[in-house]
Amino acid sequence: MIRHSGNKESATDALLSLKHISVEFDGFKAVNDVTTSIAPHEIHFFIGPNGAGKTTLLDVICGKTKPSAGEVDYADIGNILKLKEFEIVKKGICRKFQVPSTFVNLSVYDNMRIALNHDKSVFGSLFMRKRYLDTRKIYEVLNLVGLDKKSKERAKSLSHGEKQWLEIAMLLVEEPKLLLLDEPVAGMGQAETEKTARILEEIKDRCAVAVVEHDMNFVKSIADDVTVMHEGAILTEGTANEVMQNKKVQEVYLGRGEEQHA
Ligand SMILES: Nc1ncnc2c1ncn2[C@@H]1O[C@H](COP(=O)(O)OP(=O)(O)OP(=O)(O)O)[C@@H](O)[C@H]1O
Repeated sequence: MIRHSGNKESATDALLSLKHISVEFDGFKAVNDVTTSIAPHEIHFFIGPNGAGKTTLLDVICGKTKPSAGEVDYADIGNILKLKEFEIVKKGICRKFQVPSTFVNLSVYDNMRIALNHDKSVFGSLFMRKRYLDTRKIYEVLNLVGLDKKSKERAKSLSHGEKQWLEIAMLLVEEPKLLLLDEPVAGMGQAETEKTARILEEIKDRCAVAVVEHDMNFVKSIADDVTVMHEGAILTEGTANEVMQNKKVQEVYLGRGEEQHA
C-alpha cells in the first residue's frame, strides 16, 4: 500500500496514477477531478453508492472511456490515455467485465489456450498455432484458481463461481501487471466468496488488483487500500477499517441499508 501524506500525486512508487480525472456524459460529470494511485502488488478496492463513478474509473483505466480531463500514468510508460484499448491490454492492464467472456461449449483447457494465444479465433488458436501453446503454464494458473482437475469439462458445466475463476485464470495467463475486476463476487455464496478472496491474495504476488465491489465483508477480508467514491469524487481513502469508521462513509454508504450493497 502506498501512503501518501495527503498527496497521492507525489507517490513515485505507484504502478498506476490517476491524476485529476474527470469524465462527462452529455454535460453530466460522472467522475469529478479524481486523483489516486494503485501500488504494485496491492489489492485496491473502489467502493461507494450506486452511480458513484467506480465502474467509469475502471473504464478510464482500461481505455474504454476517454476522460474529459486528467492523465493516467502507468508503470514506465507515462500517460496511457493516448493508447487504444488493445494496446493497453498488451501493456499488461487486463479487465474482467461482469458479462461472461468464455466460450461455453469449449473445455476449460481450450478456453485457456485461446486466452494464452491472445487470439479470439477458435480455429486459429486450437489447431494452427498448437505447437506454441504452453500447457505447463496453463495448468499452473488453473491450479492457482482450483480448476486444474476440471480442465476437460466444458465451461458451461462449471458453477457460477468456477466460471468467474476461469475468467480470472484466462486473464492471468496473459501475465498482467494490473488486473481490473468489476464485482467479482456478485452472485456468489459465502464459500465461493471466501475462495475468491484466497485466489486474489495469491494473485497479488503476480500483479496489482483493482476491484469495484459492494460486498463489505469481502472488502474487509483482503483489501490493502480502499478508495471510497461518492457522486463522482473521492470521499476518503485508507485501509478497510479506516474508511469503515469514517463518519461520512457511514452516512452516505454503509449506513444506508443492505439493499445499497447488493
Ligand atoms: N455511457 C454512459 N452514458 C451516460 N451516463 C453514464 C454512462 N456510464 C455511466 N453513466 C452514469 O455515470 C454515473 C456513474 O456510473 P458508474 O457506473 O461509474 O457508477 P458506479 O459507481 O460503478 O455504480 P454501481 O455501483 O451502480 O455500478 C451514473 O450516474 C451513470 O448513470
